Amino acid sequence: MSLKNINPTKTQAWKNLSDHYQGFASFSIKKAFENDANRKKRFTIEQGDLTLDYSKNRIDQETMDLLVQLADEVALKDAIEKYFSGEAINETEKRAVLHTALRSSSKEPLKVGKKDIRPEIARTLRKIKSFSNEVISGKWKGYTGKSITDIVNIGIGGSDLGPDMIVEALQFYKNQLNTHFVSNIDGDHVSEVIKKLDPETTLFVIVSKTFTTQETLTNANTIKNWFLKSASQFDIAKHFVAVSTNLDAISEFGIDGNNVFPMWNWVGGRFSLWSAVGLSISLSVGFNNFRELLDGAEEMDLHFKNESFDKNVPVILALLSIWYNNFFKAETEAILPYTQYLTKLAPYLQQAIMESNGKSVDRNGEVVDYQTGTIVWGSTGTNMQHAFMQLVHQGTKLIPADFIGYQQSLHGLSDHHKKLMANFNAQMDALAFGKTLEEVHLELKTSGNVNDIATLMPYKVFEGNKPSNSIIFNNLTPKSLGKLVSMYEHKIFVQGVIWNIYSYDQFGVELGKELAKKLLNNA
Ligand SMILES: O=P(O)(O)OC[C@H]1O[C@H](O)[C@H](O)[C@@H](O)[C@@H]1O
Repeated sequence: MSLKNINPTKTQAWKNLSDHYQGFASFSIKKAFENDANRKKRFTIEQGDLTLDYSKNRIDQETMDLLVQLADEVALKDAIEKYFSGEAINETEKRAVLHTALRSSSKEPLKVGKKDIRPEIARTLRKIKSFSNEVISGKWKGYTGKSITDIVNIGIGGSDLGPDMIVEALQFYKNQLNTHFVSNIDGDHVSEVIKKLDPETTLFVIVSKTFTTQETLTNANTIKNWFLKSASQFDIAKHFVAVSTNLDAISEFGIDGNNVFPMWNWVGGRFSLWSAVGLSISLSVGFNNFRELLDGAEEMDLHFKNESFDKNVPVILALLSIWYNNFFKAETEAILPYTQYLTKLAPYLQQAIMESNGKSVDRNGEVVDYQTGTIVWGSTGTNMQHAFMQLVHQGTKLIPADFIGYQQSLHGLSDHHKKLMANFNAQMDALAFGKTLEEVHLELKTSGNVNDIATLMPYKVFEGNKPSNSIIFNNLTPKSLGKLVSMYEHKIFVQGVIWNIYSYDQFGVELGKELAKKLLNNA
């Protein structure tokens, strides 16, 4: 059974939203707060250690009711059911989409075709655990009998961005191993990494769902040749492991059968960090932390699956994004974590979001006549305040933003954290409430700057009315990180359902690859 094929713009809710939008030209977030003492509470969802405050958006209760009606009319509930139960909702590739199964603690059989996939997931997790323990404890020895000191993840796209982002984000929980990532076909990338390595103490994890990706195979071969300068073919078994669905290609590469971690076609590359693709995460922070990451993701899965839409964090985020993208014609969204640990969140989400929903043909094979996938970008606070926030505050574009923050800092530097969170809140207030001409006038007058008042006034006005979501967790743990990532995964799903597109293929990346191959062959 496939997803329902409903053009969102033909629904009653869409028509109502279009009418409703007409009245929104004069909507003011500031006035909405003045007129409703309950607004913050009304538009806040608490989900365990997560608080989503979406009150600083250009919405009222009717907006949210109509958006939820839209979700109902496109049969979102039915779609969620199909997503979690393993139906082949990735129809263009005839595959199920079951990254949620990778973190599920359910014992109920879950079938893909005739096969229950739970046992192989559990088996692979056990293998990740025992392998990680051996390497971290130093029991796993390299070809000269030394323990491993460095891990190199060789992969690209989904086989790189997720693990890289998580390892960076969980630095606080990291063990003694140094973790490196090689992805780019640019030989300078691999050369710079190799430079720091000792072949006797380095473990290479080759990650490629297909094991056909040019970048990954080229980098893996370069590294193998470098390794073989000091070691023998026989030693490869102690230094190379692989994660893939393509077992034949792995053995052709010369990797020992025991060093193979399986992956499955029912997991999309950009949603695969929860599988053995996350081996470098488990090696870097230990299996228990990896398990916590999965547990956090599962907590969000269950919330998403079971909560009514009006209190459902991923659903609300997806609907707000549709409101701006399709009605206000906002082109982009900013992802702004207030923690240095999430420096790589934006690039990771760029693949997850833009590769998934950057589609222009609907589930009926027709070219859509409405906007789909948003462009996402971002950086960490407070650095970005000194970089691009000028444009967000005073530029001509409407850029809804997700502010991600934590109640506590991991290192407990409370002075820093107080300042960090003051900025977090100040930015959202400035965006929403701005500064009027009268306020600027008064400010310039009281500062005694009387001569410049007339010339400076227009430049110092902040229009305000700029939307943002505040997403706050208690602190950055593997569990809360799992929850955050899973939240965005489900936002992607909801938007794909509403836009009536297939979110889980990526044919758009193929043409460039083919042309590059042709150019190489003709060179
Ligand atoms: O894991 P691999 O098969 O090597 O694929 C790596 C990446 O390359 C492809 O071109 C896709 O765009 C990505 O979705 C994928 O994650």
